[in-house]
Amino acid sequence: MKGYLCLQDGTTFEGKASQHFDRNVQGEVVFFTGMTGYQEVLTDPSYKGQIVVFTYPLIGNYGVNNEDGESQEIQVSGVIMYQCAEIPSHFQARKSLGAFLNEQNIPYMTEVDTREVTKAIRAEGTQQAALSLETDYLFQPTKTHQIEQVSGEKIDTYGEEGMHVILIDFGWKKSILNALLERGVRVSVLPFSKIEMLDALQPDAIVLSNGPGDPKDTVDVLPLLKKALEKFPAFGICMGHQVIALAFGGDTTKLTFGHRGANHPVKDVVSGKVFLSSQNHNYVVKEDSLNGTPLVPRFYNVNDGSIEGLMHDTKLIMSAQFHPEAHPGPKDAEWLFDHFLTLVKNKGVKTHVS
Ligand SMILES: NC(=O)CC[C@H](N)C(=O)O
Repeated sequence: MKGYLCLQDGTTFEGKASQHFDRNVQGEVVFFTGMTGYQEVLTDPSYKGQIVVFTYPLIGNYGVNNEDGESQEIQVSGVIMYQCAEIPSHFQARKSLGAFLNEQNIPYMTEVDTREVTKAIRAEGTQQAALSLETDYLFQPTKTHQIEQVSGEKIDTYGEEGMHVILIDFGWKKSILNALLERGVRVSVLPFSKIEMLDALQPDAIVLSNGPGDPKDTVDVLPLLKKALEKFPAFGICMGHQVIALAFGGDTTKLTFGHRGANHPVKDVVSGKVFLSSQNHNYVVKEDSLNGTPLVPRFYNVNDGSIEGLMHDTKLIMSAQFHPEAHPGPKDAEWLFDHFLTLVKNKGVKTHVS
């Protein structure tokens, strides 16, 4: 059966439609350039509602396992691939990628020239798109506030002992929790809508999670968050990084097309070193908006010069636009968790010195 990826600018791409294609899904179309990591991408709540194009031509060859999910379910609305391996081969594989998508009712399309789609997105920018059996899909007004769709309702605590870290949930990835637990801390996940409970929980530090959509959707909680940032050491990751910038009066903007992949080079201006990072974001902090705030850029993207992380000039507050927890992608930046937790333990007040 033929299916279509219809971009809002009128471009259409034909391909082979999967079992559940009749649902006509609409979402923001984005491309991911990593060769592996499809299970993590599909289950990462930051991708909520998006249609993901995998640029690597063969996806699914090691199947889907019980270990690599970043959340309980698939978060994307649709998937575009060139080839989706029908018979996976890996000792941990439990099912094929196609079966995983079908059982959760997620439409996907194969036999698409994903390079061509990617070129169209790069030229025209990230936009709404639809998976449809017809070429004349009628676009619907878009929903906002994806964070509300993925952030939990209750406070859950993990780990038995050690410093108490609150992970503020904008749509957290399991790998961030694991990176913290592996370092011997106790973690409570706090829904972003319950930030007023932070004081009562008396954490040693807070970590602000990743999350989907526009960071400005958090505008209502920014005043409370700013108060918390003035009290507790904080580390923001991706959405968390953007939200820290907004809380201190900085601004964010949307990139023409985002950074999604496993090999984005980032430069640390403190050490002068460049490392590769896992990334997934549309928005960036605007550098000139930081004038007059206490925040200073620490990391830059080597490809486009955009800001990849911040530090506060006096307090123990730091942030990364990339994913130090990796999954998928290189673990080159995992040291940031050690760095942060060591500073918290030693009551470090400055983040300038690594
Ligand atoms: N992974 C994330 O936290 C992404 C943050 C935000 N949704 C963006 O697109 O920039």
